Amino acid sequence: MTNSNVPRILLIGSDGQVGWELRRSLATVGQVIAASLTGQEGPAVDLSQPDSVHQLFDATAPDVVVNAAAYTAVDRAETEPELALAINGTAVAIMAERAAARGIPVVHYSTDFVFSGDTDHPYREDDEPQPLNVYGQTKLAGERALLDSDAPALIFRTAWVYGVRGNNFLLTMRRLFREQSELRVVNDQFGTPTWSRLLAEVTAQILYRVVQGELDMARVQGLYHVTSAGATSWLSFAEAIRDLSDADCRLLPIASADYQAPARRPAYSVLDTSRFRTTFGLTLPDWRHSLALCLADLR
Ligand SMILES: NC(=O)C1=CN([C@@H]2O[C@H](COP(=O)(O)OP(=O)(O)OC[C@H]3O[C@@H](n4cnc5c(N)ncnc54)[C@H](OP(=O)(O)O)[C@@H]3O)[C@@H](O)[C@H]2O)C=CC1
Ligand SMILES: Cc1cn([C@H]2C[C@H](O)[C@@H](COP(=O)(O)OP(=O)(O)O[C@H]3O[C@@H](C)C(=O)[C@@H](O)[C@H]3O)O2)c(=O)[nH]c1=O
Repeated sequence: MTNSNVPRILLIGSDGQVGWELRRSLATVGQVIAASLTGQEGPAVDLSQPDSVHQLFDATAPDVVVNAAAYTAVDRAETEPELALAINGTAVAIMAERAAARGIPVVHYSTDFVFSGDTDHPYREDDEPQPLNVYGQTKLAGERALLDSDAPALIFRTAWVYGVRGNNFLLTMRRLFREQSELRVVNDQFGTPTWSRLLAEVTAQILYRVVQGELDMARVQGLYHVTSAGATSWLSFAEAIRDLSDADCRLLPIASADYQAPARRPAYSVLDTSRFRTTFGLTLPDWRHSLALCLADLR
């Protein structure tokens, strides 16, 4: 740690929907160095370039790393697998190597899309991943790079993230409700919508305890499922967004096969969060509760 004992937190991907929330939440934990592709609020980094990742670590000498950057365009990844792997896999392996060399904690996020969805009960951390698409495969590579390294890492697998900015289902639906009187939405994929602010806040609470020495990384490091509570389909999520937004749009159920997206998606990717809740003693609210708070924030 630095002389002032204020930890230097390297936040990678500070312009993304989770990263943007983390910028504020992590300010209570230490000095946030906000690195992004554009370099608008701090250092610039291009995770597709290994040299750029090394230079970022050389230039910032962090005490803690939080990686909220990723290649998240699920459909586009099918035609850009090398780029997706460079960002979601190779760059994370470099972060793992650099964090291991400094012995500093890393927080990283992964996805429910590492699972095939061929089940009817919430996935646990030790269930076998079997991604159906390139995005899921590359995110799994990133998880494994960290878990196979000596870096003290917390990997938070989350799902269906939405928030007040960025590319997400909630903002897409609100735009489409204004533009169209009728929408078709898949009703055969089940998961748990999770507010980006909830993720940022639980991350900050946990890191605060780590830097204060209340939580021992050697004891808690590993993989955790972190989503809101409950489960829904994209159609029911869209209905909840519509009803809480006082929008007027007819929503029609369709099968995934009729949506014709380039990437396959899991039919059921609800995550069992009990390991997270018992380890950290944190409660995760029902998805509808968080949705109402997020929509209130948007108003
Ligand atoms: N969104 C979701 O539904 C879910 C996300 N996750 C995971 O949560 C984490 C945060 O996701 P989320 O905030 O939603 O993602 P976003 O897509 O909102 O943000 C990702 C950020 O990464 C940046 N980025 C992309 N490519 C590069 C690059 N080559 N170099 C540097 N930065 C880059 C993007 O920059 P730019 O915008 O300028 O391209 C963007 O700011 C990720 O690990 C993601 O896999 C897990 C489950 C669900
Ligand atoms: C816009 C739209 C989408 N859909 C469907 C397509 C898809 O199956 C589902 C969600 O679409 P999206 O493209 O918003 O989301 P998608 O890319 O599937 O979201 C995923 O993103 C990655 C990053 C993750 O890690 C996952 O947890 C998950 O959140 O809704 C409709 O049925 N009708 C529509 O009008």
